[in-house]
Amino acid sequence: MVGSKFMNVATKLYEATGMQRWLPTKPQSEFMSKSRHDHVDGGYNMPNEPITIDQNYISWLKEHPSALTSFQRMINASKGKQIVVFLDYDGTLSPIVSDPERAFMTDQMRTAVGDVSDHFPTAIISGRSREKVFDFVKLKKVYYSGSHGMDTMGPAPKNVSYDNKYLHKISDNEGNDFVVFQPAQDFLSTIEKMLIEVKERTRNIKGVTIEDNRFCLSVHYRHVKDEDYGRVESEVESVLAKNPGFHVTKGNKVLEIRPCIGWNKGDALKYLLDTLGFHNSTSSNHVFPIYIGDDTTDEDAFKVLREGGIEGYPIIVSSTPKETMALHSLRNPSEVQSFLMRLGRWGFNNATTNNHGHYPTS
Ligand SMILES: O=P(O)(O)OC[C@H]1O[C@H](O[C@H]2O[C@H](CO)[C@@H](O)[C@H](O)[C@H]2O)[C@H](O)[C@@H](O)[C@@H]1O
Repeated sequence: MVGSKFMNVATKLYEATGMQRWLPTKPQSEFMSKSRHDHVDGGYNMPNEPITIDQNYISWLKEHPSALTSFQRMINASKGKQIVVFLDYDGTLSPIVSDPERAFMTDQMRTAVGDVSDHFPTAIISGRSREKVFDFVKLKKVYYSGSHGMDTMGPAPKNVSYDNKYLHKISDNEGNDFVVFQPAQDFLSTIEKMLIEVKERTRNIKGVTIEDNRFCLSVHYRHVKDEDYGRVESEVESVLAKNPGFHVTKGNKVLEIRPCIGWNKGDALKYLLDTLGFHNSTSSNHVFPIYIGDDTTDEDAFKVLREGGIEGYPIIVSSTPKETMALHSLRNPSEVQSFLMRLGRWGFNNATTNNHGHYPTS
C-alpha cells in the first residue's frame, strides 16, 4: 500500500523532472536509506533524510524545472555566448550547518568548482567576508565577492562610472594585478563600532552569535530559544535606531545588518560582468551568466537575470517550494555539485574560452 502510494509520487516526480534514477526498483525502505554521497558522477543524488515530496513541490518543479533535467536546453540557449558562472556559498556550495565557522565545502565540491573555473569565468558572491569565503574555497582561479557584493576583487572595471575612491589596485607576489571594489568603504568605522555594540547588547541572550562580515554583520539566532527571539530583534533595532545609515535583512536564522548604499548581489554580478568585458548592451548579448543561490539575498541577482537586460540562467537551491525570481532549481548542494561536474565536463569537451582569472597569492 505504502509502496504503491510512493510509486505514484515518484512517477509524478519523474514526469515533472525526468529523474529516472529516482524511480524505485526496490523496497521503499532500502531506497530511502541510500546515502546522498552514493551518487554516480553527474547523476541524481539520494538525500539521507526521508524524502518528503508533496504535490506542491511537484507543481513548483513544473514552474522551476531541475537545472539537471534542463541542462542540454541551457547549453543550447548559451550557444555563441560566453558562459560566466556565479555561485553563492552557504546553502549552495556548502550545506547549512549549525556552526557558521564549520560550513566547509567537500573536496568533491571544490573539484567541481575548480573544473568549472578552468573553462568559464567563475565568481562566488557571498554574505561572508571575502577573506573568509576564500579560506573555505581556496581556489585561485575563482573571483570572490564578499559582504553581499560590497567587497569584490577581480580585473579592473571597464565602465568609468565606478567611483575611483572605492577602487583599489593590488598586485600579488606573482605579479598579477587586481582591483578591489568596496563601495561601502565609508561605513567601515561605523560598522566596527556597531559590532562592539551588538555584541554587548546580545551578550546575555543565550545562543546568539555575531559574525563580522567586514562590511556587514550577521546576528545568528539559530540556537536562540523561540521565546527569546523578540529580544534579539529588539536589540538589533535599538542599534539600528542610532545608525540610520543601516538596515537589516533576514536570512536563514540570521539578521544581517547592512549599510544602505543601494548595492547588492545583483549589482556585484553586473560589476563582475563589467570587469570581464561585458559592460555594454552589445557585449551583454554575448554573455550567458548562470547564477546559483539559495537565499533571499540571491534574489537580487536572479532579478538582474530576469529584468536587467542580460539573458541568463537563474537557479534556486531549494528542496521545498519557494517564492523566487529564479527560473530553474536544484534541490541541495549535492545536486549543485552534480550540475557543476556536468558543466565542467561539458566545458572540457566544448568550451573554446579558457578562464584566465587568478586570485592573488598574497
Ligand atoms: O550569501 P551566503 O554565502 O549564502 O551567506 C549568507 C550567510 O551564510 C552564513 O549563514 C548561514 O549558514 C550558516 C552555516 O551553514 C548557518 O549556520 C546560518 O544559520 C545561516 O544563516 C553565514 O554565517 C552568514 O554570515 C552569511 O551572511
